[in-house]
Amino acid sequence: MTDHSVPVLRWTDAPEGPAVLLLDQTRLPAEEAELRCGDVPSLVSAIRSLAVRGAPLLGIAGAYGVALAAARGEDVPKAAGVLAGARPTAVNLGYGARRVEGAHGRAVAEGAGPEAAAAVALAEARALHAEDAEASDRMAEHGRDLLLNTLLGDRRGARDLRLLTHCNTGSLVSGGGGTAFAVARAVHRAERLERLWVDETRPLLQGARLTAFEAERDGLPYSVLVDGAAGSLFAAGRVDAVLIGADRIAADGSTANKVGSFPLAVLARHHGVPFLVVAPVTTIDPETPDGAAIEIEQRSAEEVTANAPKGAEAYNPAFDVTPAELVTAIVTERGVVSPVGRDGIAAVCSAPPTGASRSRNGMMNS
Ligand SMILES: CSC[C@H]1O[C@H](OP(=O)(O)O)[C@H](O)[C@@H]1O
Repeated sequence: MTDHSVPVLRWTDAPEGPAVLLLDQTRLPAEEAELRCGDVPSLVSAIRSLAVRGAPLLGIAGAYGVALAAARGEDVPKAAGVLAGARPTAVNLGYGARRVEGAHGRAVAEGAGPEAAAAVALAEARALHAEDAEASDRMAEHGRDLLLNTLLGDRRGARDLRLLTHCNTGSLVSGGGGTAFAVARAVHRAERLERLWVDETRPLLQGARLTAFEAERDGLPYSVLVDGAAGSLFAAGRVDAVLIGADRIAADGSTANKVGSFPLAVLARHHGVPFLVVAPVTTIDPETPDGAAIEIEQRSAEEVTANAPKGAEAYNPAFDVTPAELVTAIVTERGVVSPVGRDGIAAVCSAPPTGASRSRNGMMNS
């Protein structure tokens, strides 16, 4: 896993008071700068500016944000609501905030005083952080084995794999090694990665800036490409599988992820290439029935029009939705969902936390 000189996210009780400390991802790869968020408003600002980003890490940030409000003796339910609403698409953010709010509320209901309840909140945030790190390792194993033993096993002994990824899904989005990028890293460590194609991922360049940063530091063979170049790689037969993360997976398996993911799914289906979504179960939202129900964050025109005439208008959705029928498999820490549909999603949500066995719905340990 990428060892950052500055931790991706950590809690401090430093003399000047409790705070969430973040590796500021808007300044990577040029600078590894630490951002101190000593209150909820500053953490919300960091979330909205993508100084901290990526669904699983947003869940962890939301969790610590509620713990911060508790430590400061503030209104915890109000803080949880503000944090959960900071960005609408990644379900993890609200999950993390509400989970810690619930732990804090139960402690108070049981008679805990403010300090004791704040300690419970912090412990719950730390537990979520640790669970996500463990989930990263399991997803990496399941995804690697799915690629090498199942999907592309007939290529055993043949050439190594050419994997394409979009946006950034490594340790910068996680309490551990990440999601989709962690699978690519595991394939590399199995000495089976020929090339990681890295979509630059406009407009904020999470691929060119952040995935390239992680691939460089982890020693993966990678090439950055403009998003529009992916089609020609598929047409030339130079992509063996697509690996992407997720921000919200609906009950029917529809998946919201960084804008540009849906076109990749169409390209993959047209060219008969496996399209894998890699995400922890905390990214699945059974309360969202289908892709149409997923709120897509619309971001500022300025992110797109930096090189356009002053005043140019823009269409800047941060995410798009890939329908379940275009997803080959969803790789979670509890196992692999395939075929992707309501039954498989329900099965993985009810599966034991690790070591899930094959289910009647096709879920399998890859
Ligand atoms: C595995 S979560 C990473 C996920 O988050 C990214 O969005 P953003 O950079 O706007 O937080 C993108 O959707 C990635 O796939």
